Amino acid sequence: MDTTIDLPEGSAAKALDLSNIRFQLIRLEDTITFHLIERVQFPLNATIYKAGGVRVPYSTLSLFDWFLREQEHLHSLIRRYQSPDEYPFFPDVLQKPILQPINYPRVLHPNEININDKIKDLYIHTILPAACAHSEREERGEKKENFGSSVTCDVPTLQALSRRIHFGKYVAEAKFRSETERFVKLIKAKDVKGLDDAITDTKVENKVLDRLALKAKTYGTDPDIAQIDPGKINDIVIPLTKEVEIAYLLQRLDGTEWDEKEAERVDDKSGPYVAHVGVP
Ligand SMILES: O=C(O)C(=O)C[C@]1(C(=O)O)C=C[C@@H](O)C=C1
Repeated sequence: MDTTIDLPEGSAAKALDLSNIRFQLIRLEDTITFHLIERVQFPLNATIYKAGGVRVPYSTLSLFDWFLREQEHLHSLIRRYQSPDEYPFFPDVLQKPILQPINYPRVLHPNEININDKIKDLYIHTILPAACAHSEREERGEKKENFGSSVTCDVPTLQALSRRIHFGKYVAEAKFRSETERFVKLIKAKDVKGLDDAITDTKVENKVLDRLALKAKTYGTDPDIAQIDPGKINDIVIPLTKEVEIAYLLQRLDGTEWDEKEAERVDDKSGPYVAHVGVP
């Protein structure tokens, strides 16, 4: 009996279609913006991010880390971290799912890239303080704490940020396949600056910024939401996406004896370079 679930045919090709990837990036920007809008109705509550700031029984973690860890533990049971575009912050708590495994198309070169610690740090220390700047006064006692509500909004915001940024791997793979020869040269030379130039598309970056500025303006009638500065978010999100793209490309040839024959086969999307990544 077949014990895995197959995805529809064509899923792998779709996963590497740059316009489809960019559509996903836009959707994730919406998700990030909307979750952040929910979050900024509460004060910054810096204490919930500090270990020992709020006493958590039987744990030395901050309230935020504890909640995120517990949620990953639970979500792993329903297969969340088998999806190759989901990256855990606490990989040590993942459980064997209670649902049947899904046979995901093997799209990416095998890799261990996970910059969640950095994303979490920037979220807590840069994105949140900027987004919640308006509530510092309230935090001095005029408004109740909302510790639980804050972490419930934080977790989906951070997870959407993580997905958006790690999607850089798919962008990089798509670009690698469309200009293989150019990228192989740069990767072999470990030319980080050259790779950065090759993946950068300023027109697309400007569109991302314009879109977010429009969203902020549209929702800006609400004084809470007006606090979210899209430029500030993208100062972090785009550079981190590029960081993932470059890290992915630098290891793209590992484990392969790159020669011309293999360069030809890279175009065959069902070939050996269609490799699985994610939690096995
Ligand atoms: O869409 C791309 O080509 C990407 O590489 C993604 C992205 C982004 O993060 O939005 C990053 C770098 C490019 O300069 C443009 C946009």
